[in-house]
Amino acid sequence: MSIGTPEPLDRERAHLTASRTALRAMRADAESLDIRDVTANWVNAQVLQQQIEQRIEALADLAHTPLFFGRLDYLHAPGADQAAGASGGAARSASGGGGGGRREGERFYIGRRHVHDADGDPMVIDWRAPVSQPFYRASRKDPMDIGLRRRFGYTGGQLTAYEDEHLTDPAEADTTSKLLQSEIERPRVGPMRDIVATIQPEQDEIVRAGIGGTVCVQGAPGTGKTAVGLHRVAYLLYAHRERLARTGTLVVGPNRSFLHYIEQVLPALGELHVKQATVDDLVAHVEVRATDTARAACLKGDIRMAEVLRRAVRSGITTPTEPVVVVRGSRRWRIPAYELEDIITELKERDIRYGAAADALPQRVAHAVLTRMEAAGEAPDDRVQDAVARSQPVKAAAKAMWPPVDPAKIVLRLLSEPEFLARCADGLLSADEQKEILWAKPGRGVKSAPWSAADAVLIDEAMDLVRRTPSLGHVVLDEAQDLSPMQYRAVGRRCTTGSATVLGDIAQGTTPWATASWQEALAHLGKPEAAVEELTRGFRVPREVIAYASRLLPAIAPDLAPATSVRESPGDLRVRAVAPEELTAAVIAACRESLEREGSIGLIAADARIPALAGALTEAGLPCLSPGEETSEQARLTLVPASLAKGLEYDYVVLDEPSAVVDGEPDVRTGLRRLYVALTRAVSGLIVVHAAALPGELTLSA
Ligand SMILES: Nc1ncnc2c1ncn2[C@@H]1O[C@H](COP(=O)(O)OP(=O)(O)OP(=O)(O)O)[C@@H](O)[C@H]1O
Repeated sequence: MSIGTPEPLDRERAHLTASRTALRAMRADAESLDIRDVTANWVNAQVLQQQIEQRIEALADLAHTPLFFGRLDYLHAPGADQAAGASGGAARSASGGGGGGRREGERFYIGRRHVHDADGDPMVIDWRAPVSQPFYRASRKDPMDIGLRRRFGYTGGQLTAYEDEHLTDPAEADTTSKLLQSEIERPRVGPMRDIVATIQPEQDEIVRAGIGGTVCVQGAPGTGKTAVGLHRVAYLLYAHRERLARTGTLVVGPNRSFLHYIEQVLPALGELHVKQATVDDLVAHVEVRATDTARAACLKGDIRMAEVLRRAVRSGITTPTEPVVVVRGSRRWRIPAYELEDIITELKERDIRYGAAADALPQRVAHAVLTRMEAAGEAPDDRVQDAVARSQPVKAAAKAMWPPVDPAKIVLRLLSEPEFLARCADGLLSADEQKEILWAKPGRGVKSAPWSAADAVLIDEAMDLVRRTPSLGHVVLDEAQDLSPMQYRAVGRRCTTGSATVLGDIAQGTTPWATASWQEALAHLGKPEAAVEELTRGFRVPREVIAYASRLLPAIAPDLAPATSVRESPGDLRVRAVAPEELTAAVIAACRESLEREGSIGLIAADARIPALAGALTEAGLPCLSPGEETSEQARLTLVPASLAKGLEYDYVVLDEPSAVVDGEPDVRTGLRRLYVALTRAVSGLIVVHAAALPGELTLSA
């Protein structure tokens, strides 16, 4: 690595200026497009206009977002397949000009988007293009035909530094990148940022994994799972734009504050239209107004409920005892009960949705009538079959044999009628378990019933049993460890024909039904063949803090190895014991102390402590934000209930009373996992303030 002398830096700045001019020209071109002549109809014109506006929006030159952050000098011109992303004519040659055949070294500037000059020659290559891949993956061991890799450093939008690696030069020593290090160490203010300039090789493997397969990533806190998931979406949208435009992509996160925190990453990467939702959003078919006990929620999320629901949905299917008689003109056609029974049996055995079978049944009966007509010498056509299928006796018989099912009503019945539940759950749920999930008072109607979040998932399952849920092209599921089997199924049915990226950390599972193994989770998701990758290099939590938090691992996830930290600074860890009456004041003092440092501050506390701390902060004249609200230079302190800390990070964390965080959960393991999450939010420093004894697991030395 070498820090550049002014002269090459000037040349690089000139390329930046020229690239920005080219980008402005591209935008001006898009703005001047006149579509009046090419579109005859209004709808097409609207669609096209919208596409142009999106393109104009995407071509904005953002002063503080570097247009390129790297440069690759290839030893030889890349092959045709690799050069795909460098489209628009020959790339610039490192030696100043192109050439025929396998040209000598070509040079590519790597940035967030593709920029070309007036001749169509690339000035900046999209980071997702194949030709950009060595920027992330090339190493001394495998230089990938790269003579020089250059990383650029920016200060406030100005190109101020660069670092070089000559990967094929045996004399050059391996060093860690200062630019990478300073990006990792930078103070955190504002929402989550993209990591496009510094994606690490092990992360890039996941980002660029093929769209065909599902990838599952187990990663310790701060190993970049969320970042990787979001960059993977951006990559897939680039590599499979048309397919995904048709089928759609979705990012699923644990709660609204988390989604707010990450919502600007994809737009910064030029992807403005990716849907983000929580699992609750996906299944919001009824108004949730009740909370289950932990045991009831566990049972409702249990995989056995899938079969209970299947039986419930099919519970109304009846074996006919009467024939169906259809009168056409002067003739009567009679389908005997035993033949109807055969049709029902056959439909029951077929692997089709309940609703699709209900649609098929009248046609089957009509077909039986038609067969009889033909046997009697008539020549009925399809229209006759349709007419018979729609005839009153056939419709009435079909409805009686295979009655329509309203998914919410069937779940309402299950949770309200002990006999119905007993029938559907026979051999699956014990009497005691059935009692646990039954409502104390039967629900009167779908609108007014005391639905819980877990009930909404059951309704979603029932809906899918009736009508197939449309599948998206790709789903990223973050903080996946917290999902119940039934929730995995809800997400899985949204990517049956697509693929998924599943991100999580078993040690951070804080629901009573949290995932015990990824294999199991992937089976519930419907992707048992997915590969499980592990990320262990932590980019957030400093060494001393992660070591302290990792003391909990033997109790919460004994099979997992502690994360390492790539941060240079060991971190600032302080644990302060105070008298109970001094606790709040000591916490406020720790916040003040942290506010003297640069960056964001998170005061994390058990949910029950939040009102008292909010009052104390106001009294102390320290304004604070809620999680997910954007921090800024003026407002840097966020008061975070432990239940919402997941996925977030702050430069300095003040943790109030760890034992209260543990006690806030229904069982000790969940409590310790919640504490582990709270302890691993800090980027630079952590102050733990406690009056009660610390949980024993934390006081054991590592
Ligand atoms: N390659 C990288 N370069 C720079 N920063 C990185 C890199 N990878 C991750 N980071 C940063 O590290 C921090 C943690 O990343 P992220 O939130 O994605 O981790 P996570 O594994 O999802 O953590 P958690 O399990 O706690 O939710 C973020 O600030 C992210 O930007």
